[in-house]
Amino acid sequence: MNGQVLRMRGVTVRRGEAELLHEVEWTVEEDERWVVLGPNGAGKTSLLSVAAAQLAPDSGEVAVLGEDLAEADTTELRSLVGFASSAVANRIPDSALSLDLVISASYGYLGRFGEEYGTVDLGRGRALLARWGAAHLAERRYGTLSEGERKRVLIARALMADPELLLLDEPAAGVDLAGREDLLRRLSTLADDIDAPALVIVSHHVEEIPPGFTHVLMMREGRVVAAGPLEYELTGENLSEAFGMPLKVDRDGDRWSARAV
Ligand SMILES: Nc1ncnc2c1ncn2[C@@H]1O[C@H](COP(=O)(O)OP(=O)(O)OP(=O)(O)O)[C@@H](O)[C@H]1O
Repeated sequence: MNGQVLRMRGVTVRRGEAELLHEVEWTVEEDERWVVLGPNGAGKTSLLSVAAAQLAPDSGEVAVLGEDLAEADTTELRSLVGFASSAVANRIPDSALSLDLVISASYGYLGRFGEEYGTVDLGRGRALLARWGAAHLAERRYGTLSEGERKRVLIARALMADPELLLLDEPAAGVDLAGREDLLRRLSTLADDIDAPALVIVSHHVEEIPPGFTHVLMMREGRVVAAGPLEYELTGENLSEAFGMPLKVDRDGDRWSARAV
């Protein structure tokens, strides 16, 4: 696999007249932690869906964990990629218990359908919920959880099958300020763990980049505006191009912020 967990070459996705992705070039190495930034409708979720082997491109080449998407057994490949997104969240029944939602990721299900879980699964599921600050939610039904609580359960679920690539679509969206800072600290701890999978998170805000993240990909209208190490590519110029307005980027230690100029 050459240390590459993801490779996209000339990836284009069309829906009718619209191009959701246009000629995307992107490579993710196993030790990299990426943030994908861009405005609403830029194609970030579409990009993540391709990376998760959930969406096949109309043209171009995609290799996920060294497997060519056009030839791979996508069911098997999907089980090796942790994926938390609103597309997953929208399919979850309100009645599903949080712990079952986490553990059932190992079986490729969204919740428990009468399976007996062993002590290893139960222990891992509870440990993951605890790691994401959601131990107290284990017996709660998904439909009763707040937005921030749901995010934590979904991240724990995405990690259950010990993925080699973890994709999180807007993990901090809808989370309050204290919750966001707590979530960033946990993501930062994961980023620093050499045994952690390659990480990709999608965000609208540079303030949500966890310390320890290494790379940024910026998108606008389905195209890649910039991609590479944060310290070189997260510039006011690139961000302004991605969001279509003059923006200034500031760095304070290991955190970033941006505002209009
Ligand atoms: N099936 C479809 N048919 C036509 N257009 C679509 C379809 N699915 C998505 N789009 C469009 O593709 C564009 C990219 O959508 P995508 O969800 O990937 O963007 P995004 O960057 O994740 O946006 P957001 O930040 O708002 O979540 C949007 O303009 C969207 O309206």
